[in-house]
Amino acid sequence: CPQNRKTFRIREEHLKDEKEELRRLRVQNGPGTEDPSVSLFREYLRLKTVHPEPDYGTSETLLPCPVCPGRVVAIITWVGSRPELKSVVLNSHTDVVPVYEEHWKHDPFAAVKDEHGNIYGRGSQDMKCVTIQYIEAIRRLKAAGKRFSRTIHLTFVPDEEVGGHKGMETFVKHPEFQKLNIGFALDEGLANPTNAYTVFYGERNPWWITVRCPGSPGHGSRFVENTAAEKLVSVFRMLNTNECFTLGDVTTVNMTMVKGGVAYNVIPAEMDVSFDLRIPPTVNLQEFEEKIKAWCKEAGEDVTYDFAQKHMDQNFTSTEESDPWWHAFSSTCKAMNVTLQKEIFPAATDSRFIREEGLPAIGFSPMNLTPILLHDHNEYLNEQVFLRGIQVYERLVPALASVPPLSGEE
Ligand code: MET
Ligand SMILES: [Zn+2]
Ligand SMILES: [Zn+2]
Repeated sequence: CPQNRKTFRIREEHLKDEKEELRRLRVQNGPGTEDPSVSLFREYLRLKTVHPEPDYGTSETLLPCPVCPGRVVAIITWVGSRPELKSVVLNSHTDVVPVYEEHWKHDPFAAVKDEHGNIYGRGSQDMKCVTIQYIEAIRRLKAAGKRFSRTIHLTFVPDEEVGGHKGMETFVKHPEFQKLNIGFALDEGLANPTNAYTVFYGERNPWWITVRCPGSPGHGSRFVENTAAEKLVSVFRMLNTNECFTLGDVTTVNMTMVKGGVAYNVIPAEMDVSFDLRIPPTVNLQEFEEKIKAWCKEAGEDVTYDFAQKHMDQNFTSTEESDPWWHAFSSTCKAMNVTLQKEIFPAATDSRFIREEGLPAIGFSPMNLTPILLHDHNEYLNEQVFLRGIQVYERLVPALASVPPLSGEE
């Protein structure tokens, strides 16, 4: 339709701008040898911290805080000149999601850089880029002899991608977390295809549910009533009301796993179906669970459900100009001519555990001019965008670590 053609044209023009901007950055930074920050980023992409068996081995060389057997949260601290003030945390997770290698243009763990400077790798957007950008920004600030009043902690957390149970969820309850004396945290966000950067001040609540549908078994050739499969279909119909609005504003439901069955000709005694639900902060969670309960009951008296993930906290972080942390963040971006788009994160990050502790957290991955490719095939980040992100942190970190003492801090 004409409307679509118009959108498409805008997108084409937009891509042209994007390419020009990247060309401009390349010219500005000049050709020649690779920036050592980029080399470090590529080295990190080659570490296979990929599920289901992430190799976290190397991170133990940092300062480890044992969270769960086989899992560590590494912390690096830059003590401020007024260490009694609340600290700034730069958080990143060290794990990445699996790949379908056959769909990738390049080996997803080789960190191949193409002729445009695009660096391909699992984690190039989510979120190994951010980890290295934090480190490089801090390294440059230290090398320049800078020091700030507030302490800065870099935290490197495992297992975000599998729900954070052996990562941030446990860590926030650990005495070591309390000792960090956190005032404000930065964590991951998403790429933005335009020249703007997106910031996230809240998240949808992730609920991972498995519905168990028992049913009458029997020979596959017969008319059997009350089967597991018909209950499964009934639950699916009621739950799967996928709506098409901006992701942060609506509940999405996706059926992600189905289990059951042993042979073509045996009607199974049980079938399990799993759903990934993402619920916006505006939804009444108690009422929503009542609905799920009712749908299951309607599908069959013996249909039950379990949660593998059930986040209930609906707090978000202030983005009022009167908030000292947000003011430091947003005024720095303004001074750098960086446009910000404020949104609710459509998926989930470790920020939800930090916010649940009553602490402010902003999701931000400085990747503009970049398509959103997290968890996708051929995830990449352009090296110029990556380098620009370091510069953004070189300004943001000093601003946040210099926020004047808040009431109650002196
Ligand atoms: C719900 S646990 C978080 C895992 C991942 N970041 C996701 O949003 O799917
Ligand atoms: Zn992530
Ligand atoms: Zn992810």
